[in-house]
Amino acid sequence: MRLLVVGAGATGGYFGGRLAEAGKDVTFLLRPKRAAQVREKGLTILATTGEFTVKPQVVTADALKPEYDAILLTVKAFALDSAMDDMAAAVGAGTTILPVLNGMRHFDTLAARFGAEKVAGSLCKVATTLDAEGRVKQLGPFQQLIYGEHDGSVSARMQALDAFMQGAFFTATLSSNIRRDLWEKWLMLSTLGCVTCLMRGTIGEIEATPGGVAFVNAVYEEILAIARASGSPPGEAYVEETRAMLTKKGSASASSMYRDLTGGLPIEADQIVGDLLKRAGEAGIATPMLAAVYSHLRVYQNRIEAKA
Ligand SMILES: NC(=O)C1=CN([C@@H]2O[C@H](COP(=O)(O)OP(=O)(O)OC[C@H]3O[C@@H](n4cnc5c(N)ncnc54)[C@H](OP(=O)(O)O)[C@@H]3O)[C@@H](O)[C@H]2O)C=CC1
Ligand SMILES: CC(C)(CO)C(=O)C(=O)O
Repeated sequence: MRLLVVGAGATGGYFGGRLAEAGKDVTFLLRPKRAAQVREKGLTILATTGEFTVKPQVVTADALKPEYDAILLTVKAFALDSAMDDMAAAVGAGTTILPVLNGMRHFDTLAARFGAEKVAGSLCKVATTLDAEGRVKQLGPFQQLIYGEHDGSVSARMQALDAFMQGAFFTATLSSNIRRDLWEKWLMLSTLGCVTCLMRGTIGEIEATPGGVAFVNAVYEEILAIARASGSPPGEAYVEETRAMLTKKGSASASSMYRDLTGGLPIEADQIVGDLLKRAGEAGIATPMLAAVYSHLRVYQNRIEAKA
């Protein structure tokens, strides 16, 4: 199996780097500046378990051929359109696309461009960021890639992919209910992103304020209602574990959107929060807290876009 990883940022660099470390046939599709950096210095991962550098295969869009069985797509939502253009030449008749973007809107965008049968369900759980030298810094020990067919079947291509993913230094999970997994992750991630971005603090800092727990719960209940109306509702045990995680005393948890926002970078406000509001509107679910958070995030994002 040959895997193309699109992007060597926080997520692509981490999972692609771990696969390269394990000796898998991985190639990174990179834009020219990042390609030159990785070709010259390699890709360094500052993992919680220690530092390592790999010298992976790198390709740029102009040299791309349809010779990959799978594509791990790891760009931000606002780079999706240009990434689809750049990776199009790599998509052959038997290629499976696995996007790890947060939210779920990208599945429709990818299916419209490449065909629904090419796009599998997938998500990642990791806390990583890029430092000023282009190294991938891991901020917490969890590291998981989950993938599966949208209809829940365990297909031959998913079994082959699963065999390829095993043996690298992260948990690789073939799911027979990826739609539920995606909604569970979106529920957790969006609540985490909403509350930490609005309050400019970690879960522990919010919990320590008067009304902090009630605020988190109010946001969580709105998003939970949307997830429950999705047709792939989150499991009840997951719902309660996540509620406890989101209100845990002293917790340093925050989301990648919070790190981007506090770092002055663009955020995926539309993909992570705006799309939830759209779905709430279609399902007739009232979401006043979520609407306030979205407005707040858009003010920030509009300023970033005006400067660009
Ligand atoms: N970071 C995290 O902890 C987590 C992030 N996520 C989600 O994963 C997704 C990716 O996030 P993350 O990895 O953090 O983002 P990053 O910004 O760190 O990485 C994205 C990378 O994509 C590259 N890129 C953009 N367009 C192209 C292109 N056309 N061809 C090749 N490379 C391209 C950029 O490279 P360059 O600009 O240098 O060319 C950039 O390094 C997001 O949806 C995020 O919400 C999910 C779980 C955890
Ligand atoms: C769920 C979480 C918090 C870690 O994977 C995440 O997806 C993010 O920070 O973007």
